[in-house]
Amino acid sequence: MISSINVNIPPKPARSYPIVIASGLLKNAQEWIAEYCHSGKVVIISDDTVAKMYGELLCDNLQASGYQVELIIFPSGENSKNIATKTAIEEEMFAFGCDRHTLCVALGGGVVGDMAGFIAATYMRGMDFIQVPTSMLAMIDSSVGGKVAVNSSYGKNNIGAFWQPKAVIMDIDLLKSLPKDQIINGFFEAVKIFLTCDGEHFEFCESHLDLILALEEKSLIKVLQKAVALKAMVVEIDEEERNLRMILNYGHTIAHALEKLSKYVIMHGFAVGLGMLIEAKVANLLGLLADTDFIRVSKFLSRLDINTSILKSYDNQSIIAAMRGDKKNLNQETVLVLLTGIGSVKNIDNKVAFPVAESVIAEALDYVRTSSLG
Ligand SMILES: O=C(O)C(=O)C[C@@H](O)[C@H](O)[C@H](O)COP(=O)(O)O
Repeated sequence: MISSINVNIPPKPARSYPIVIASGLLKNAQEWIAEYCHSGKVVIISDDTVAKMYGELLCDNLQASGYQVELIIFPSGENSKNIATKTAIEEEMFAFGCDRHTLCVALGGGVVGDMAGFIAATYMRGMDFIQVPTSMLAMIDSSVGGKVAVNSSYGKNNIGAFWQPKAVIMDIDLLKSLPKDQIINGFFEAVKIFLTCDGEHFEFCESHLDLILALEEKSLIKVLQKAVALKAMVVEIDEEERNLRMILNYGHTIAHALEKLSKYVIMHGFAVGLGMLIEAKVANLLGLLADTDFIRVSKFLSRLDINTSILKSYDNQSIIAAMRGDKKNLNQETVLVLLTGIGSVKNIDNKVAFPVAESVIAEALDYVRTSSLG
């Protein structure tokens, strides 16, 4: 089964693109590449873990179809996602003779997609690129929407651009080789979008969790398609995160602070899981989220092995200080997306992030730190 969801980026239809979800897409790359590569030249950017598994397969396949292909590999992990790695990859691209007509293919998880996308956004002032996500997290979230970036010593993703891919090619066969923690890591982003936008699908996740995590095809596709379609809808309304798109950052304000403090040891999805719990508690303390809904959120997240004990390593002051660098903040006030129920957030004319007093954030941190969850 092949499904395709379109991301329509106004006002220029030329920037709209399909998200194709199916089995066997990687081994049949020659069937889709021709539509996007007009120069005959392709640069594949990947990391050393993914390249070992799929790099050669994709290269051989494209070369056999007559393309000139270069595979550029960098060390896997969030700690590689920096400007030095970007520069090193660009040097290799110049040496290979890439020009702005070369097609860039991001083959990998979120780090690869963010890195290759940011290179595509700036190399010779912009080249076309395709996302070929290989992780659950990249499929459910990061390959869609055109946020591309590297980290700086000041925080996560804070040097970047909005640069939409020409297509997102999701080969669901690739998920089968992933360990369970990687599946859960990506699944947190589906939980995020359902918690904020779609209570019915959150309920589906509650009742089908085991099947989803076991990658049972029908449940997996339902979650993947819906998560991606909701994200596409948000991006179509607010591509550059001026208002509504901040909804996609629910749980991320605290997550990014914890990732930075842990030097990126904590996995992104797990940090988002913990961030969602703490940010739900903030909404609960502010009287926006009923106790019953907060308990439902916390019970569900506890089934996903989130680890609250990491909070014991950092005091409130350090976490709150790290949150002050968040990209959403306005006039040095920390803003958060606030749940008002399962599937809804505080929303005033598409404004979805609101200043929260640091004392309330501290209280929520204390509550989760001392809770028995995790
Ligand atoms: O696409 C978005 O918008 C998101 O916020 C999705 C997030 O889940 C994703 O992790 C994103 O990469 C975070 O970007 P950032 O700009 O908040 O660092």
